[in-house]
Parts: sequence; C-alpha cells; structure tokens
Amino acid sequence: MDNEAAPNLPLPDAFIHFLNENGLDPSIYTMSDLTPRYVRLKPGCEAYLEEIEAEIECKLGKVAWLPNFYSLPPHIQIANSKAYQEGKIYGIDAASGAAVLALNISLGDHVLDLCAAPGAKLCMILDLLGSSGSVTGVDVARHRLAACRTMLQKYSLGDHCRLFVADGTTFSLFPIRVHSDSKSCECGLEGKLDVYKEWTSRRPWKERKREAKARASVASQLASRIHDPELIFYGRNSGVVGLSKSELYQTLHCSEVLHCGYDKVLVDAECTHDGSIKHIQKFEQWGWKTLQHRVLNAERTDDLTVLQLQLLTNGFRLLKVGGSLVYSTCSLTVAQNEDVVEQFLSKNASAELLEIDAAEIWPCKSGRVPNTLRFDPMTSQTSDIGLCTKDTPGNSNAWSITTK
Ligand SMILES: C[S@@+](CC[C@H](N)C(=O)[O-])C[C@H]1O[C@@H](n2cnc3c(N)ncnc32)[C@H](O)[C@@H]1O
Repeated sequence: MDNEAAPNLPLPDAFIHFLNENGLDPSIYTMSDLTPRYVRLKPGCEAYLEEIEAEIECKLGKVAWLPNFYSLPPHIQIANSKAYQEGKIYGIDAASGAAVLALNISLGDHVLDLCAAPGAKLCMILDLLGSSGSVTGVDVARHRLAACRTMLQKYSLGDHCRLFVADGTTFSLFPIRVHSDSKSCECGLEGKLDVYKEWTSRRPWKERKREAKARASVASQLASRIHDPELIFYGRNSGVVGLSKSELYQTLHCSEVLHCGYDKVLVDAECTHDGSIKHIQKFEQWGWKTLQHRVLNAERTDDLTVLQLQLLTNGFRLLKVGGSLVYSTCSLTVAQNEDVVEQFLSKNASAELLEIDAAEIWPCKSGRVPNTLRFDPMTSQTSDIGLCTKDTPGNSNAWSITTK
C-alpha cells in the first residue's frame, strides 16, 4: 500500500510501509472521529446513570457485550465531570475491558497484574473481585505506579491490593495466601505496626527522603529495579499487614509455585502503542521523526519484543497449575503479538493457547495464531489493545490473544 492508496492521510511513507508490512489498513487512523469513547460505570452506581447523562449532556449507550461499559461520542470530555471526579465512572476503552474479561476472574482469585500502571485494568479486576481474593500490581515506573495508587484511593479500591515498584521480568513474590495458615489477613493492626512500618511508605518523611536521594543515582535505581521490589501501597486486607519484611519478600521454590502461584496473571505489556489511534495522532504535533524513532525503529522494536517475551515468561512462571494468563498489547504489529506468543509457546510445552469462551459475542477478529484475538476501530469500534491468555498443565484453561 502506498500514499496514493490513502491520499487523505497525513501519515509519512515509512509509517504507511510499516502498516502495510503488518497487513493493516491505514484508514483505521482516520476513523477516530467515528470511534466512540467508553466509560465503565463503577458497580453500585447504576442508580446515577440518568444523573450522569444529564451532567455530560449525552446519552450513554450500553455496550451489550461488556458489562458496565457505555459508549459516548468521541468529542465528549469526562475528566471535568462530577461523575468522574467523584469516582462513579472510569475512562477505559472497551478493548481494555475485553482484556480483563478474558481473565475470567472468579471470586477469591489471587491476581497478578505485571505491568499495572496507570491502573485502568487493575481497577476493573478489583471491582470484579469485590471483597474477595487479592490483586498484586507491579510496574517498573515509580511515577506511573504512584498514579495507580492515587486511582485506587480515589475509587476506594485498595483494600485487597498491594503495589510493587519492580521489574516484571524478575518479580518473584507470590500471593499472600501462602502465609494464610499462619497469619490471618483480618488480624488487627494494633501491635503490628512495628512489623511493617519499617518498610512501607508510612515510614517517617525524613527516612523516605533519604532513601529517595540514594535512589537518585542511575546505578542504584537499576539495581533496585532488578533485585529489590519496593512496596509502595498495601490495603488493610491485602495480607501484608502483620508480615515481617522477610515473610513478605519470601520467594518460593519451583515445586511450591505449582500450587501457590497466582490464579490469574495479566501481562499488559509495554509496547510501541501504535494501535492507539490517539497516540499516533499525537505525532502530528510531536513530529513524524519522533514516530520513526519510537515506533518504527527496528532496533527498539527488537528490544521491546525481548522484554515482552521476558514479561510473559515470568508471568507464566508465577502462575499456579490450572491458572490462566492474558497477554495483551496496544500495538497492532504481528511482531509484538502473535510472534511473541508463538515464541513463548515454542519454549513452554506446559502452556496451551485456549479459546476465550466469552469472545463468541465480542466484535473482534481472530489473530494470525488460532485462539488469539484482535480489536481495531473498524471491526470493534474500539481504540487500541492486544491480549492473550495461557495455561499450565493439568487443567482446562488456555491462552488467548487479542489486540485492539
Ligand atoms: C501498556 S502499559 C500498562 C497499562 C495498564 N495495564 C493499565 O491498564 O492502565 C505498560 C506498562 O508497562 C510498564 N513496564 C515497562 N517495562 C516493565 C517491566 N520491565 N516490568 C514491569 N513493568 C514494566 C510501563 O511502565 C507501563 O506502565
């Protein structure tokens, strides 16, 4: 495909070539005016629907295939609305919702979100779990994870959650249930403060400042990324309260992982974001040269696919037997989606790619690998994302992949 085939597009030749290589129609990047935006209604806020519609002056269209999701015209802004500021609605694309739904969360599940920030999917997982189970959110970017913490507080969702600044390719901590026979998550806070105050963000301000200074050197930052997860948030019922530092940072042997790992893992991997139409449109202002560097640069993409495979591999390692994993990206490229999954499967005989039952009614396409799925503006009326789920031996779960 060349520029002549898409005369109205302001996209540079190199990007058109990139789309062509991935079998993508450039007109998906001109559809943003037609693609709706989406909100998710916080469970329990159904009674406010009419009030919200009156405030934002538009009707919310129920998304039939995605519980609690509503579409609205793309020009409607929600950020300044009272409904958004009071935590009654979330701004999240429908394709992101599909990625979470693909996890098939059950009450009581212990879920790991390995690339969690800024946290739109993490919040949805917590809403689905209600007051059961636990969620462990991990992200390498401290400032992004801090935004995630703010979101948990805004939506009052943190009770069963803990957040770690850590490298998802090496993160090794398991759900707190491994301690549950000896420690109750419900135990009182009194008398336990001395156990956890030494290593959480509740430490004195001076102490935290000193540590922040120490982290300022690139070398120590890298070292802490690789070796030392840092807990920056935990809820009262996250299982953390009452543990000593060594108990919290205990890692398990391979044989224990099989039964003590997470029930569900989401690997919403770092990617080139080329599937995000709004992201690509920003390059009109940032300059197409930046696009060349950030999206099309083969070396960067190679590095990213290595990272994606490592994240996927580590997420799978932390999954218990019979658990399932979803791998997703907001890139539309084959290299960052199907290729990563195929490479992973070729090295992990115990993993299997299964069909996502719920997807029967989803407006998406099959990816190049059977049981993977792709969302795009034309097929799905959504913006961007990609995902897949995987399984361990001895159970009926599986992998599925989707991109939006
Ligand atoms: C696509 S975003 C995740 C979006 C998030 N799941 C949500 O729904 O809001 C990818 C995230 O991966 C994080 N990331 C990049 N490299 C990582 C690594 N090695 N370990 C953990 N997180 C990483 C980035 O900081 C970024 O926040």
